[in-house]
Amino acid sequence: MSDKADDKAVNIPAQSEGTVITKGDAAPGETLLKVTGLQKHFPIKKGLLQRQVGAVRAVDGLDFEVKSGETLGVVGESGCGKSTMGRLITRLLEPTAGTVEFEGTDITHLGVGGMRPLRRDMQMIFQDPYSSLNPRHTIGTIVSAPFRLQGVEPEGGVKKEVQRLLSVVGLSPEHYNRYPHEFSGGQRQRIGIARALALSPKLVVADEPVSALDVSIQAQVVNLLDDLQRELGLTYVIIAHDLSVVRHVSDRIAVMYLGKIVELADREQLYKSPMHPYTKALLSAVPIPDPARRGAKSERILLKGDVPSPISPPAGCRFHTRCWKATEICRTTEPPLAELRPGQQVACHHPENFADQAPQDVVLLSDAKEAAELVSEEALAASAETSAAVAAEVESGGPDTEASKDGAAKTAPGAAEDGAAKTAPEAAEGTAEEK
Ligand SMILES: Nc1ncnc2c1ncn2[C@@H]1O[C@H](COP(=O)(O)OP(=O)(O)OP(=O)(O)O)[C@@H](O)[C@H]1O
Repeated sequence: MSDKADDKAVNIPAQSEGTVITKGDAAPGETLLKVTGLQKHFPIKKGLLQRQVGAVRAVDGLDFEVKSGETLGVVGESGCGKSTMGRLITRLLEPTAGTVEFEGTDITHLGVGGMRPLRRDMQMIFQDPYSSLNPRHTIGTIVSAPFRLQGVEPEGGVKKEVQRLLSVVGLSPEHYNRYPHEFSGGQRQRIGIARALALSPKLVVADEPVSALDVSIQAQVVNLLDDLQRELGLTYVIIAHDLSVVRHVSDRIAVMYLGKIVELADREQLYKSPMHPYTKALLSAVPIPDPARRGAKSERILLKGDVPSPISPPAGCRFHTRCWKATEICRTTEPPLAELRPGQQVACHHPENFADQAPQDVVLLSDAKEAAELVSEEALAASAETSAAVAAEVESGGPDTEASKDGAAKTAPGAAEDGAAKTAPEAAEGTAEEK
């Protein structure tokens, strides 16, 4: 890896009126981001008068902190609100309720002008490297966009800095004048990462950064993120539905279900001793990367039924309709997210690997008996193979990434036609959708 971010001097123009100065840099281990009671309800409107008839409760009361220098992994099934959470904390969306504090400053309701200086400090990497890069712009234009938008003139000039960033992410500086369609998915994601790093952000929110990539490339990109964090002292929130990827890069993991965090724990504790039945079910589907242990008997839990609609989530514990441990109290009373063990918060009346929080309530709901089934190793073996390959590569530091540096770009037919693609900085500069 080449130069470190600290090595570069960036001339930042004087702050304009109306900008917000944060209270200061968070030292490693100090709270960088604090989220309290965060909600996002998307209104559902109907009729000529567009009257609101309901709401999609995409994010429904989140409380968590991200410490400087750590990686928080956020996992959960599709539709549980992970992306919405990512967009709320980077203020691409306006929250319905709750607060977001960045370095001790309340940024919950800052407008575009107020957020502009903070855009340097928080960046997003998007899931789909095919649609998040404008096909009509050269790589140089794409990666230099943050400098233009922020009016920042790096020492030595923009072009030199962009070329440096390209080499930091394992691409050739000669790629400067090429177009996105000349690159493979993994290389495009590297371009997206270079753009996100341009202004030396403190917080990077990566929304499923590898799920659109070929399995063989996923480990390279995950390892790149990991290396960059160590070299540049970045703080990450990494969103994924695949626990096998998050496992290797996260310090702590938040498990989301239907707009809420059901468990938030240090990585080791979560994997060794999950407390929420939903976490246990998610983990049971994660393949074991070590071939020697792959044959070992383990409990595989297959959840039945779909995730309920976030328009009318179940009362009580939201997971009770799919939980094999659900009793009456789960149907009626929402369990609070409580720190039952140091470093492990869980919202459950009947946690796994811990004392029952409602021992008087022993009668299972009738649906609970049908909620999940144990499945054989063989049944999951096929899907396990692919994820295991990624996990193993991530664990071992990944294959030689030089191949991706040689500029032997694959073409992705059709990508160039995607004229509607919006670049991330453009998106980041856009107004929150309700403002
Ligand atoms: N702009 C919007 N308007 C209305 N509903 C929305 C909007 N954006 C997201 N939703 C809904 O909010 C819920 C959460 O969506 P979100 O994309 O945050 O989930 P997710 O966990 O990231 O899922 P995925 O992994 O599929 O992206 C979903 O039911 C989704 O349909």
